[in-house]
Amino acid sequence: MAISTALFIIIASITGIILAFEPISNKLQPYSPANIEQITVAETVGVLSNKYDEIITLEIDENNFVSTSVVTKEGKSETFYINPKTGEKVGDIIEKAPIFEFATNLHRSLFLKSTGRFLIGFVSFLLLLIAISGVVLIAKRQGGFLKIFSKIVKEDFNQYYHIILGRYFLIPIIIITITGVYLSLEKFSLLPKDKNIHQQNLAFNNEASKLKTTDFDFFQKTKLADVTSLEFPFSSDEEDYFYVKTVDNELAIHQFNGQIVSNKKQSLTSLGSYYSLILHTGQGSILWSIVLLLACFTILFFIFSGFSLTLKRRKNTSVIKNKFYKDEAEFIILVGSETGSTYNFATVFYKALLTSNKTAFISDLNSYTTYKKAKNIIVFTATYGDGEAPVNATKFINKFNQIIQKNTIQFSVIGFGSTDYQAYCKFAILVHSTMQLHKKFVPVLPIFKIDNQSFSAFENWLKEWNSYYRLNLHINKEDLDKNKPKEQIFRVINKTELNCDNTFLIELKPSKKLKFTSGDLLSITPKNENKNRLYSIAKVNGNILLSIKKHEFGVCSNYLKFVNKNDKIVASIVKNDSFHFPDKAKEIILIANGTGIAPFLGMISKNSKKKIHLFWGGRTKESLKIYQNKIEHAIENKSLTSFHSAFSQEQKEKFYVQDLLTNHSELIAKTLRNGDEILICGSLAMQRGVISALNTITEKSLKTSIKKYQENHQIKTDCY
Ligand SMILES: Cc1cc2nc3c(=O)[nH]c(=O)nc-3n(C[C@H](O)[C@H](O)[C@H](O)COP(=O)(O)O)c2cc1C
Repeated sequence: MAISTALFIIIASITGIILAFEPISNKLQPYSPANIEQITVAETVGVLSNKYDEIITLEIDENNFVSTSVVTKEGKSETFYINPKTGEKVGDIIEKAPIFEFATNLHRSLFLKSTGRFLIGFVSFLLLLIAISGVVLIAKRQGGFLKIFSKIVKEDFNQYYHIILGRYFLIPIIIITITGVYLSLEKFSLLPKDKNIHQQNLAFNNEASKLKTTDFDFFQKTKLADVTSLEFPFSSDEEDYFYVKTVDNELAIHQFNGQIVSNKKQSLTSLGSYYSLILHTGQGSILWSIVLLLACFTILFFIFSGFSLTLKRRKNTSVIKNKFYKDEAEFIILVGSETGSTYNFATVFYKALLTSNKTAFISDLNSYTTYKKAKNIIVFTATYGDGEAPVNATKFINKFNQIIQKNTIQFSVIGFGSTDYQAYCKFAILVHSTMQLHKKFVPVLPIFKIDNQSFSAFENWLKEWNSYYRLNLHINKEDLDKNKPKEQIFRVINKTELNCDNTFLIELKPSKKLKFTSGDLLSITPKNENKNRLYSIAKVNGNILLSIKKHEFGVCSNYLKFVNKNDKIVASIVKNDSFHFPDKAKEIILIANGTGIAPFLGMISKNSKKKIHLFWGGRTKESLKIYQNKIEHAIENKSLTSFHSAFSQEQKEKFYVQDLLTNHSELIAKTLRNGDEILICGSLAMQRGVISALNTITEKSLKTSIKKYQENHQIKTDCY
């Protein structure tokens, strides 16, 4: 439906663009030499009667061009534009250019006569519905109709301009579509019939004396601008009248005494037709024609951006296609996942439910909504940052507290996290306690935490869950592995010596073409181990650059320390869309400590247009040594605008990267105020310090908490 409607709308818009030039080119013709606001009908009738043998009609079109049909003194019938002041011919009637003829036909009926007219009319109606639903969506997104014009966060080009243009072109598009529908209804004679008839003028006096046409009271008082046409009497029979048409009236004028004999009000239907035609075609107004032209371009952009947004959303969220609608399912699975592994667990669980003939529905936590038939909700969620929600779960708690469910719902929460973090499964705990506090939600199992994606822990949870529900869902480890990111082979092409603080750089070349970018993660599972370790990737010249800190008992870092040049290692790329280099921002602040600098080295290396400021914290000046070359090179070729470092152990007092920020509060405030972005990568302790320093700056300089910018996705973190 969307695609076929789009095709028709594309045709209508492109032909609309062409047709918008018709009234413009007409209006630019020099056929309006006098001001018809100041000329009376009597004046023009006077000059015409002197010049021509017989006058049949006088017409004034939307361009204010006056034309007449006459019989000349030589006895020829002619129709042409005149100068209404002198009666002189100023040009021939404009003929429709073939391109406009063609475009009009295509626009109106696709060359398919009635069928085409019907299709176009129907599509116009659909477009009207789309426009209206679009406004409702903007209002919903902005938090109410009154906020439609409040600031929009620019996350995505298509989305941003879809909304911006939507605001400005909504009214023209609604006008175009309503008038389009009206004109179609008219063609199919579906509008109410014109029942108005001529009403006798009670003041008409048949005895009044004969006057010259130019002395008629009505003609002397009426300006040409107020008339659309004047028909002259057919014969000298007294019963034949002058017929004067204005936009909303038709008058019969006695041909001898000039009195109004009768008049007929135009019906609402014909007034509607008149204004629909003018508004739909732009006739008579260059300005409105330009608005229509831009509206047609906007519609084309809406189609393009709408489709690409849909495709993008599908790619991002529907890891799996649901078999049932949200309102049909008894079991609802809600997922909070950033790099996808939690989604894997949830997906195999979802499939197992379907296999047991249960109706189930799976979606991310941010899409939480009403579920008409739901009896059970199972939340699978990871924890990120410093005990925070993963990207697709940030809105859940708010939504949960606002949305009212019809049924009482049983729920269980399974948290995915890592005991390497202080805030182990903290977000899952928050979700569980929030749900528990709700009257309509009943916990069926205590919260269950899973460390480092342990499959055996998951099996234990499933056992408990099965026994509560008296079900026998079964899940194989192989099912889970099927969905894991594919393992690839990488060759070590470079490795630096161990730096003073046990850090080193390693460069890997993928064995085949791979899609990845700086900020994605490389998941490495050393041989004979089952616990993986994630490293932030810098993409430099198509290769992967990692910055590694060797921990005394770190399995993975020691494994990497001992690989040699040309060795092969097996690893997989994990997409990390929420930590990519911003497309839109013009100025970007990067903040890192220690090995957290890695993804930034990649981002800087491919930058040519944006201003980038890098803040980095390490222990000593020596710590910087392995990155120094790259940073100097970047400053030289201007891919990096400024570099600021803090060394914690070079002086008596500890000095960290967050302490550097205070000296640059103006730059930071400006960046956030302009809608630009800050990216933070490194240790969680550093993240805490940096966020608190940023908060001090925003509260002081921007009078708001840092939260606002975090919610706007202007601050992105990847800390561990
Ligand atoms: C940058 C980063 C920060 C993390 N922070 C936490 C945390 O604060 N608490 C926790 O329990 N787990 C934390 N984890 C571990 C993840 O929650 C865990 O690996 C989870 O299984 C990932 O699931 P996902 O692939 O679905 O996103 C963190 C992982 C990363 C990469």
